[in-house]
Amino acid sequence: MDAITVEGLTKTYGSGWPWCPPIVALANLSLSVPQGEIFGFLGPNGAGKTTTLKILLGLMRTTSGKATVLGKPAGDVQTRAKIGFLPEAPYFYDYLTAEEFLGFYGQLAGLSRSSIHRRVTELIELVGLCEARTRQLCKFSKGMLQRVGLAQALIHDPELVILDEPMSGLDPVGRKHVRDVILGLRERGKTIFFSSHIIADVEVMCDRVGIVVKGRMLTSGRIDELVNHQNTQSVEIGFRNVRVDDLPVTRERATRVLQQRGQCLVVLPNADLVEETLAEIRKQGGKLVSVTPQKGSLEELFMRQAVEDRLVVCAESRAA
Ligand SMILES: Nc1ncnc2c1ncn2[C@@H]1O[C@H](COP(=O)(O)OP(=O)(O)OP(=O)(O)O)[C@@H](O)[C@H]1O
Repeated sequence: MDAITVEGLTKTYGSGWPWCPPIVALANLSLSVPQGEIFGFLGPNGAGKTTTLKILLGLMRTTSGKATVLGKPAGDVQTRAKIGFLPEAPYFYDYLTAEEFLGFYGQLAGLSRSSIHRRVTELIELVGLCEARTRQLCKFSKGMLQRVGLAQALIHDPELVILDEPMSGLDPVGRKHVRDVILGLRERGKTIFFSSHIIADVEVMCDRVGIVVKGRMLTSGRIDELVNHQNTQSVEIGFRNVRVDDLPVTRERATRVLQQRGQCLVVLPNADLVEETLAEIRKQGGKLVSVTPQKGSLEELFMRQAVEDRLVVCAESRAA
């Protein structure tokens, strides 16, 4: 069963000026998140990630389209109790200590006194704040606040955890810690939906990813499938005794060229181009050193999608 389904979601905001058109934050966006998986919602600034999260939480209405969370329409009150949420910029009560802050959220979630005590202790340990549990939040660093925010989202042991930029403000050690917490949640059968523009975090943690740009979902699916699909084509060829400037066809086709210490490396976007390229290298007296299929990355996919999207937008605006 899917924990989240979104179908044809569109959201427009008023521009604030009668003579300006509305701002389209989401345009016919669809996605699904299977239960028990980690889904990374990846996109640049202003792509529509926070807007989507707010709609899923019932904090905002859609202009059109449908969103279902844990089998109920987004915003359903009983379902809301099964969701934990870390906002992008959470509000912290400066003069509460970490344990008072978490206890307060435990009360809001309707937990009993004994469960609050147990959960606060467990979570403070989980996010690595044992030494600071009785310190006021105004004395916390940004990274420590981010961790206490994550603990707050988990206080009622939710089925679904929605996190808006959970790694923001964390140093590499803090990021690894939060990553481990998220992976631990999946091991316990929880579903995690998080937004980010940090590709490396998404790549190491997520089962699935959705890439959103300007409110449109450019691609979504299992990371290994998306990355492998694009990788089948890319090949790196190494050679010496000839410069790439003397190989006009190869130079034109290469997506990357590197010349160093008498050796030249070119990356071809498509394995079908290898034979012709090898022929051109040999014809010019070049000596082949290596032919290596490229292992691509989510970053390459993301950049490719973003570039393709920009080309489509340019073509559309030229046609208009
Ligand atoms: N309250 C609002 N009123 C008008 N426009 C808004 C409002 N909130 C968001 N927008 C616009 O909607 C678009 C999507 O914004 P959103 O905050 O969802 O993006 P995001 O992907 O979360 O960005 P970021 O990574 O920078 O947080 C942007 O163009 C933004 O300017």
